[in-house]
Formats: sequence, C-alpha cells, structure tokens
Amino acid sequence: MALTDLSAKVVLVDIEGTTTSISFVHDVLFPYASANAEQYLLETWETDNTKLIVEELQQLPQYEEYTSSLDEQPTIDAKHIADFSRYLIEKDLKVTPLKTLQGLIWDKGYASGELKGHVYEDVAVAFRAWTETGLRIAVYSSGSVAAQKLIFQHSIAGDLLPHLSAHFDTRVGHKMQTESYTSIAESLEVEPQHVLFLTDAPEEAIAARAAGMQTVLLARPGNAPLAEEHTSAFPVIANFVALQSLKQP
Ligand SMILES: CSCCC(=O)C(=O)COP(=O)(O)O
Ligand SMILES: [Mg+2]
Repeated sequence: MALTDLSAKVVLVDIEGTTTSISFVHDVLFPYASANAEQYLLETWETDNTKLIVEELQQLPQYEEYTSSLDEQPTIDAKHIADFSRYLIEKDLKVTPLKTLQGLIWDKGYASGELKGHVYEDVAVAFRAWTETGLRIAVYSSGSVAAQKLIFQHSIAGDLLPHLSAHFDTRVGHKMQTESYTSIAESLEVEPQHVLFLTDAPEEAIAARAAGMQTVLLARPGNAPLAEEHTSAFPVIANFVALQSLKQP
C-alpha cells in the first residue's frame, strides 16, 4: 500500500529514533541521569516511591550479575543503587525501574531549563496536522510515561503535550511483544488495524504488525541501518512529512 493510501484513527509513536534523535537520548539524557542519580536517591531515599524503585531494581536479573562482580558485599545505600543504575544505563537496558528512576531525575533538569526535549522539526508539524484532522496521537516508548510527558512538554518546538492523548511505557508490556500492542489497542478502544505505529525498531514493527497494527519504519539520521529483510517488509520513511496528510478511515 502506498503511504498516501494509509489511514488511521490513532497514530502511535515511538520516541528514540522516531520523534527524537538517538544522540539526544544517549549523549544528553543518559549522562544527565548518570550524573544526578546519587543526589536524587540521597534526597528521596526515605520516600515510598524511591523505596519501591530500589526494591524493583534489586529484583532485576542484572542485579545479581552486578553484585557478583563487586569485591565486597554492598551496603544498600544511595551510592550503591546509583552505581547499579549507571551500570544499567551503560548497557542501555530498557528495564522498567531504571526508566522510572531516569524520568524522575530528568524532571529537575527540564524544570531548571538545563534539559530541552529534542524533537525533529517535522514532528511538531505532523502533530498539528493530525490534531486538526481529528486523529488521536499516542506514545509508546521504553521511557517512562513521566519521561515521555517531560520530553514533549519541554521540547525545542514548544509544548507538544496537548497533542498527545495517551501514553504507554513498558508497564503495559515489552515493546517486542505482540500482546503489548493488543493491550494498547484495547486501552485506546480502537481496532488494531486503525492504529498506525511509527518506530525505528524492526522488532517492534514485527510485534505491532502481528497484533494487527499498520506499521511504518523510521530511518532518521543516526539510526541503526535497516536490513533488507525489514525494508522489504515495511514502508520506510526518513521523516513524518509523507504522513502529514494522513486521513481517518
Ligand atoms: C521518553 S524519553 C527517554 C527515552 C528512553 O529512555 C528510551 O529508552 C527510549 O526508547 P524508545 O522506546 O522510545 O525507543
Ligand atoms: Mg525507538
């Protein structure tokens, strides 16, 4: 099907590699989280929220792997948990408690103006066009819902949050699992075939398509090159321009 023939009721967007450059996430957001993790944990150590995150981090399979590499039995304090978080960040592990913690740390950076969410120019233009057409726009990212809201609210293109009607993170399920997309469609109260999912990750596209969603791959500058098996299986676009005149079915 040609891109111009696509129609949808909901556009579901991924963030990293789709609306936002991978380099912003890896070279700005992750270093900010690494640098500020210990301070954040120290300040909030006694709160229920941080206690829950610390508990969830310790339940990850990577925690045992990490602690077994240490010379001594660790004391569970802010420094130890910050070190473990940095270990996970370096491996770019998209695990839920880390993503929750990152979102909370970034909050301060966005509030102070130190962080501004990167979005490609065509994203804001497409969001406006889709909103005017009456399409709903939703987000599904490994970044926590709080982190998603921050990046769009404090974006370099202004506050894009009013365009977004729903947010999903890995608490709905892993992005490479078909059931996650089925749950998202149910939650949006829309048939999966009326959802257009935009992502840079072929494994996510495969999972979304298996749930019945329409799927288009993004080839943004700096994204990993797409294999022929994926470029032949999915439409590939360099930006959202070709989808600006997307219609409802
Ligand atoms: C929500 S902003 C931070 C992005 C992030 O941490 C991340 O893991 C993005 O992954 P995505 O699923 O959007 O490719
Ligand atoms: Mg992505």
